[in-house]
Amino acid sequence: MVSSGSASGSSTDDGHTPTSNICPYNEELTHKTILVGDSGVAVGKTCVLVRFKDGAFLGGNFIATVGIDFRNKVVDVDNLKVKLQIWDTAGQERFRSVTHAYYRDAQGNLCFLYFTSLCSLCGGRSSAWLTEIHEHAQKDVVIMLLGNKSDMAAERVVKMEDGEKLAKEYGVPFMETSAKTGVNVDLAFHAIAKELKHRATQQPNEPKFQIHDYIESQKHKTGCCGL
Ligand SMILES: Nc1nc2c(ncn2[C@@H]2O[C@H](COP(=O)(O)OP(=O)(O)OP(=O)(O)O)[C@@H](O)[C@H]2O)c(=O)[nH]1
Repeated sequence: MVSSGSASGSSTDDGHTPTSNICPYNEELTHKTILVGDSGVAVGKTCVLVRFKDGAFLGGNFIATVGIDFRNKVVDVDNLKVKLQIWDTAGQERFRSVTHAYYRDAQGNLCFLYFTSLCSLCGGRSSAWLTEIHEHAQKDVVIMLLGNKSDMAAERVVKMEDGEKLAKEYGVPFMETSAKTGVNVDLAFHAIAKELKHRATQQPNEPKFQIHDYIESQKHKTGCCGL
């Protein structure tokens, strides 16, 4: 069992964490999280966001995102409300200068890898995105690498281990998701929200929230197989 990252022991009657020796969490805070990844191969950024926000899958005709768009969602973390403002960027190269401007304000970043096409890894596309995040985002941005479309097992050409290896190289967590089935979509955003909430309340002598461990423990709990 992995620690929730909270410095608290027990909860009060109203379910909130006692705040005597920890920084109280300000539920008015909005945490910006940005989704990035290729367009040509359509990694599914918009669909993952819609699945998380509305619990639905946008199948059918693919309409590429133009510029940038955002949606808000409040996530329950340790009985606290954590507000995420999630920016969905256009993957197309021609919008790159617009989307770069948004990297700076983002505290969370979900980078999408496409694993039904070798172009993600062999062409170095995913590495390029991760490098770009490091160049344009805040130094301490929470980054996660996602391999979406895990339901498309028959078309898969990039192995899960390849995604894990790439994530390890960059020191970021990796997860396979599916906007179609919903697998791991909530977990990805919850892990980001939990990390951001923990950072906002963390005391200097308190152990850091271990996002990798949290994800692994939750994946096993839900019996995740990526399909
Ligand atoms: N099978 C399957 N199809 C998906 C999944 N996620 C997205 N798609 C499909 O992939 C296509 C592209 O999805 P989008 O979410 O629009 O892709 P995007 O990354 O936002 O693309 P840009 O806006 O151009 O950057 C659509 O036809 C979706 O229906 C998934 O998890 N499984």
